Amino acid sequence: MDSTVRIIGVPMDYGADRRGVDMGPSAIRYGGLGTELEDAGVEPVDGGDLFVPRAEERDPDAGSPRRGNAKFLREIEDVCTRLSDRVADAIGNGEFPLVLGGDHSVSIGSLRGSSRDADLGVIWFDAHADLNTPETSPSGNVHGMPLSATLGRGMFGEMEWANASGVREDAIAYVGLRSIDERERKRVRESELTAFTMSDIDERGITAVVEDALSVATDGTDGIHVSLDLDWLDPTTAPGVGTPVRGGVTYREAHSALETVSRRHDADGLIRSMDVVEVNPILDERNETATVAAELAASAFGKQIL
Ligand SMILES: NC(=[NH2+])NCCC[C@H](N)C(=O)O
Ligand SMILES: [Mn+2]
Ligand SMILES: [Mn+2]
Repeated sequence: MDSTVRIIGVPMDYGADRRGVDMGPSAIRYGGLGTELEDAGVEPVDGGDLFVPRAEERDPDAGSPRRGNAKFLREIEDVCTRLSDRVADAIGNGEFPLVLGGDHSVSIGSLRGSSRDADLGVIWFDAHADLNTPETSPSGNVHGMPLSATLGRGMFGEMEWANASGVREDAIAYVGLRSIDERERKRVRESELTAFTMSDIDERGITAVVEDALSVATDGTDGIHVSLDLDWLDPTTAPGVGTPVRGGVTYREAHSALETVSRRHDADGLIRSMDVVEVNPILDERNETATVAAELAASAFGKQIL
């Protein structure tokens, strides 16, 4: 793949309960992202990190009045609005934005930016559905809500900054779900989202599942966004995440999945943007999770064994 990948770090932890995920971008870079991407044959350009005020530096009176059960929405709005501009600019310059989280609420900005001038399909590699709203969330953590924000569900219907009109519900495919809240389950079932759970992967194998997910996300769209939440992997392989759930994909399945995406990209040029989120180096063991994150990004952009 002959192209420029623009790295955009977003050291944000407002959407998660666990401090430390704001150090994800540094940990992933330290885990070898630049050389991994060079090995994949792409040219990485590191645009540095977006400015994210530290939680301690915030003016406690400056935050929005709490909307439903959603914490730090004003702060997340500020960061995601700037992120969506950066993502749209990179695409406008013919680059592939690779967003390093940060917690999964950064995807609100990635998706809005990437779909600004395009119909966008989405592949969501995650243990979680991330389809809560401020009304349904059991935790109040916005990292459990990015897809509802994108689709303008519930209270997000009045928050234009969060919505991405170029993302249709039926162009989103989950891969690897295994932890869904009660009210989310109903929403997933009633929606037009396609959900491949871990059971589907057990039964059919990772390659067949990812191929089906790609068909969903490419049908009638101009390209896809790949969102990789590191808790998608089994915690034995990726322990450095805030919301680990056992029974996730193995190291090999994960690579195989992203290699499958990359093969389709080589054939049809389908990837527009990607984010790699939820790496928390405080909870990690010897930076393993960040290293896997860097390797998987390289697989998505074409790194092969031979
Ligand atoms: N991106 C994530 N790690 N999301 C975890 C969400 C956990 C739970 N469903 C919640 O809404 O609080
Ligand atoms: Mn998750
Ligand atoms: Mn997630």
